[in-house]
Amino acid sequence: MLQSLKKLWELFNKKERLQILVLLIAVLAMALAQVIGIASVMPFMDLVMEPEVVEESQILNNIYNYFAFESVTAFTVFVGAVMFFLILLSNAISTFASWYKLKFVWENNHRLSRRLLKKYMSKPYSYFLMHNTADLGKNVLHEVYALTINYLIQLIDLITYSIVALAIIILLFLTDLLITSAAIIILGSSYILIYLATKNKMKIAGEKRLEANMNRYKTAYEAFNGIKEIKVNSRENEFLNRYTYYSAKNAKLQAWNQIIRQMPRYFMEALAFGSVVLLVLYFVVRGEDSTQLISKVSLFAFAGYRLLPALQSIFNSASSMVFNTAILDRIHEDIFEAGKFAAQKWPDSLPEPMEFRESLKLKDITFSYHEQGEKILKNIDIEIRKDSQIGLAGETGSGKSTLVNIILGLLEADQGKIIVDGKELNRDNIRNWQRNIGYVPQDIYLCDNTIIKNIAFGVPESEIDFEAVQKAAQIANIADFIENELEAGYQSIVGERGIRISGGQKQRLGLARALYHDPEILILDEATSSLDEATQKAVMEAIDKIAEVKTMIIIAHRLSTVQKCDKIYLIEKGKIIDSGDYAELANNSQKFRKLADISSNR
Ligand SMILES: Nc1ncnc2c1ncn2[C@@H]1O[C@H](COP(=O)(O)OP(=O)(O)OP(=O)(O)O)[C@@H](O)[C@H]1O
Repeated sequence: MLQSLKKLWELFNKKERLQILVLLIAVLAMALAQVIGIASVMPFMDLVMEPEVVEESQILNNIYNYFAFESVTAFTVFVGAVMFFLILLSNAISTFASWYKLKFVWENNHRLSRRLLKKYMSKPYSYFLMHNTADLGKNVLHEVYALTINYLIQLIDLITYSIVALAIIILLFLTDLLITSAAIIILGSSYILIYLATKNKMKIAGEKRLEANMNRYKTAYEAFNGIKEIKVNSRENEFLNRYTYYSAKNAKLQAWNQIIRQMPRYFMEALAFGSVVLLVLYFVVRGEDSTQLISKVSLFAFAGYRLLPALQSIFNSASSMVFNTAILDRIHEDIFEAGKFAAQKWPDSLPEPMEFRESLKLKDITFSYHEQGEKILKNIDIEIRKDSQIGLAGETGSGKSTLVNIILGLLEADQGKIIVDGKELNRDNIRNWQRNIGYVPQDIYLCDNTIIKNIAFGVPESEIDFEAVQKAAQIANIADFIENELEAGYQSIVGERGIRISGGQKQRLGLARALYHDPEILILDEATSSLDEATQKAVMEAIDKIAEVKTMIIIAHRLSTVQKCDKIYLIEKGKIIDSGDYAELANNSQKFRKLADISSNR
């Protein structure tokens, strides 16, 4: 538990830690006010039942004389009013403490989920190759909320009610040591026993729930993402069944946790009621007079009315925290992860593009996705002159996309260097280098927004340069379609992941997006592989137009795409096995010819 609390503390910044201290003070004041409210009951009851106590009690006598009351009745009304005021004050302080607590908790929920999203976004690209994005989304949106509600609020409740319980217990000790000790032993030990008996199971159930919830999110996400294939293959049932399994498991574990947390309440209430009855009998047997008896029993009944919920809340909170330790561990790990997946800060403003005048050299690049894993790239040496057009060809799985990801600075080579005009790329200048690159991936992601926002992707609306958008669309051979065939032109909505436009249009929108920033280098990852001849021709025309003024790196299966390249590198199993222009390779390389045959037959 202590280790978990340390982890929780580490999740807060200085300001939040200060807020926690303010909250603790408010909670302490609340506890104190509640105890004073309770303590004021006894003299009031004494006065009502036995007015002579004014003379017997030194304190009451002093107050009576100080304010010079004329009758005991007037004094009783005064004490009653004070008691009522104290209870009002206690509730006012409780209201403030609750308000402050909720404000803190919700602000914290907002800040922590933002911090987690920021952390995830600053993880290296390789992190996203290893982690499920539905799971990451779930952590940001759901688990941080669960951590706030089921761990943080519970911790604050635990502290609050421990203080309340402690203060009430001290008050009761002052009143009657023996009975209080007996009550604490009976109630306290019952709660402790239940807690100890369920603790480990609770922790394991919490871990299982986290996993079930992850699979629940993953399945729902996959069901929507793959809806086309699911429908064509009639696999709806499969996904629904999978979802049902995890969702039911999640629900069952949640219910079990809540039941364990709340059930002892009823048992304890019966126990407490029985204890009050026993208490009355005990006083009767001891032969105490009825006035004292009523006053003491009132105090114990009222204190019990406050103490029992406090003990129940302590148990409830402690159990909830144990159940949700797995979430805390996961979020703490993701925020403070070091090593290969440590977060890397991104700059506050756009970095300046790195100068690119002569050449880009890859020297002895070696890479594998996993430590000790198979080498996906082996000793790659490539030189790309500015304004040249380079093709990367090779069978599927040969390592072309991996190589491009290294050039893009998304993956770090295990060995070797990337040198731009004699300057080696490293973590400090990689973003300046990336500013030179326009990249068209295999699968272009289009957001559910307008054409203009998809071309100027990620640019704040007020900063979008419409002329640059139009120019990029023209070069990408998509301007005609946007301006003449779409009703709202550049303001037309594309639809989630671009499902309202064709594959070829999507490719060209991706091309326009890559060109919007007028980059020095354009990298196309199999830009035309999914297109029919006519669309491919339109895209190729666009590419040829761009190739006249830009450095280009093209990955292609269809070798027609790289026909005009100045140099083509033939890659096989992560190694460059040949290079030359199209004619040279067609003459000299059997493998290239084979690849050319295969690709032209597709
Ligand atoms: N995230 C990953 N984790 C582990 N291995 C990977 C990962 N991504 C790719 N690989 C492996 O690396 C090898 C090269 O893949 P890569 O995508 O670079 O090939 P490619 O030549 O671009 O293929 P294609 O033409 O089909 O896109 C393949 O064997 C692939 O299985």
